[in-house]
Amino acid sequence: GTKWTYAGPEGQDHWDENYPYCGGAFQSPININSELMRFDPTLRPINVRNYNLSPNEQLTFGNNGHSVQLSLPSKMYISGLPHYYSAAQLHFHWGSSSKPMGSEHLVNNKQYAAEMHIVHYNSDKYPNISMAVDKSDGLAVLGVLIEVGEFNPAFEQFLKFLNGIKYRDQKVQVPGFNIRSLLPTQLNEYYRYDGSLTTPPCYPSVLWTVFRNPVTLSHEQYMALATTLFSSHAQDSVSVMLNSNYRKPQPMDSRIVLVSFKE
Ligand SMILES: NS(=O)(=O)c1c(F)c(F)c(S(=O)(=O)CCO)c(N[C@H]2CCc3ccccc32)c1F
Ligand SMILES: [Zn+2]
Repeated sequence: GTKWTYAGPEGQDHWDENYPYCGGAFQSPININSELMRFDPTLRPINVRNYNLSPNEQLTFGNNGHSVQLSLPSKMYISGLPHYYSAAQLHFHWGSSSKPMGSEHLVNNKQYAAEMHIVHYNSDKYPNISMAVDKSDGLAVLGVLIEVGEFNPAFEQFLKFLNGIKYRDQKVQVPGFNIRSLLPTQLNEYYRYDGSLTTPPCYPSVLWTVFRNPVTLSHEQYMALATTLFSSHAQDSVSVMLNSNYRKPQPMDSRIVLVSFKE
């Protein structure tokens, strides 16, 4: 598709000019605020399966110009949702070195330093993510809020490769590791709502699960993510930094947020 950015003439306020869904309903992210929450006792803990990948497995870690993404094997899946959803990739959204606030979802107007998304597709109904991405029951994304604090050894297993993918379309192979270690301890406490991709084409195809508890990165780990990457190609005459790659909160309309916990 045509190129889009987070700011400037192709920035998020213009996405709907080329991608009509971006101006439509059921958009993500949102500000998850207490007034619009309802406890739902039927929300089961999220079960992640085959997330413990062997180091013999190589994962592609790449800079796609909008984020850094780690490809994931489809044998990884989540259950406990209305369908089985197989993993496709994980990626991040973050702020800048001067503004360590770049999460997409806000909780009671609090924006976190960064956010990780693990993108899955409904493998009960669709053969791959490309067939699922524009279907209303196509995707389930796990959102993990990230704050600056303790050093996180789990994230270091791929953050240490960032210098190899500084520029757009650069990729490296990283050894598999336990992807579960990137998630918070409690997978039973989360927010749930119907939303969309947070990038063009903004298809309203995502069942969102945002975990209540954030994970941490150290200041140095956050700064590596926020200052290493470019959205431009290595050979481009003008270098454009890749940071503040988060979409602003979108209208809730008549949506409410279900929560799996009481207080
Ligand atoms: N925040 S989010 O979870 O909505 C989300 C992104 F923020 C994001 F950047 C990407 S991307 O593929 O890295 C780049 C633009 O699609 C995807 N990629 C998804 C959407 C389309 C697609 C097709 C194949 C594999 C992954 C994806 C995404 F689902
Ligand atoms: Zn995302």
